[in-house]
Amino acid sequence: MSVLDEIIDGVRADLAERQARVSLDELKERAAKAPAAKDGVAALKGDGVKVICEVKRSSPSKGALAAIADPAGLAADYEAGGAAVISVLTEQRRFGGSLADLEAVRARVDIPVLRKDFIVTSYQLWEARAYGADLALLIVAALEQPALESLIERAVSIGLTPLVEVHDEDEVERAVDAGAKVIGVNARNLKTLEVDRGTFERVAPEIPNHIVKVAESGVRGPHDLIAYANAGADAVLVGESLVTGRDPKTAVADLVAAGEHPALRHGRS
Ligand SMILES: O=P(O)(O)OC[C@@H](O)[C@@H](O)c1c[nH]c2ccccc12
Repeated sequence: MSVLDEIIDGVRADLAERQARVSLDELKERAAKAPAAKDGVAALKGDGVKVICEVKRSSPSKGALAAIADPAGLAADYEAGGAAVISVLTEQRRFGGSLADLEAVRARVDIPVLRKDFIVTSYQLWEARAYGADLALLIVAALEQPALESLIERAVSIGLTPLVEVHDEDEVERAVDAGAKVIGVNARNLKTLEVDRGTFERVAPEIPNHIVKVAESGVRGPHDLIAYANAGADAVLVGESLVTGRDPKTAVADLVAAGEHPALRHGRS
């Protein structure tokens, strides 16, 4: 069994518990009261490379990264540093996240918020909206094609922007066929947990121009952002280096400044 399969087994077990406690109707009522969803596509377009900053306590590959007693405070620092979107991991067992983190972050920042989890049912999309998310991650490798298609459709119908994650050319094709408007190329293979920073450069040319391209994982600092930008990234998603560094606000500001450098614009679509 791959790491991804193991994670999803745990996610399904936790999901069954929540579904037994909170009905879909209750979630929908809560979603109806949530602040209107912000436009996730607009937030990731425009001049400069956008920076998506992640609230991440631990990971399957590294274990504990940072305690993050105040996820909303961290998100506020990210926003002050110039983040375009905040990513909040809500998976509990391996990443130490929760819906409470999502809710707390949503209440504090004005920029769009991404629910980062292993979404396998529309119930989780309703949860995302109910707790204030504007975007939701959908991982191609975790979903059969019909499920991917229907989750993208459902996400859009409830106001969420799907960030559709791929690892190779075949998955790009599946994402595009399923109607993705924002595609994230994850340099970390979720089946082996290895990071290959060349993944984006290899896979991005397969992504049609009108689709927003996000480079995910492995950004240690401005030099990695610049490499991704030169390979065509519209945005980068950064977790570990921000939560383990000393000063998240300055670290984000340094990334944003690198991504706004005029020399980068030529190489980008
Ligand atoms: O911590 P990093 O290497 O900066 O990576 C962040 C983000 O890309 C990573 O957390 C991630 C990308 N896709 C995921 C899917 C599920 C969980 C986590 C992820």
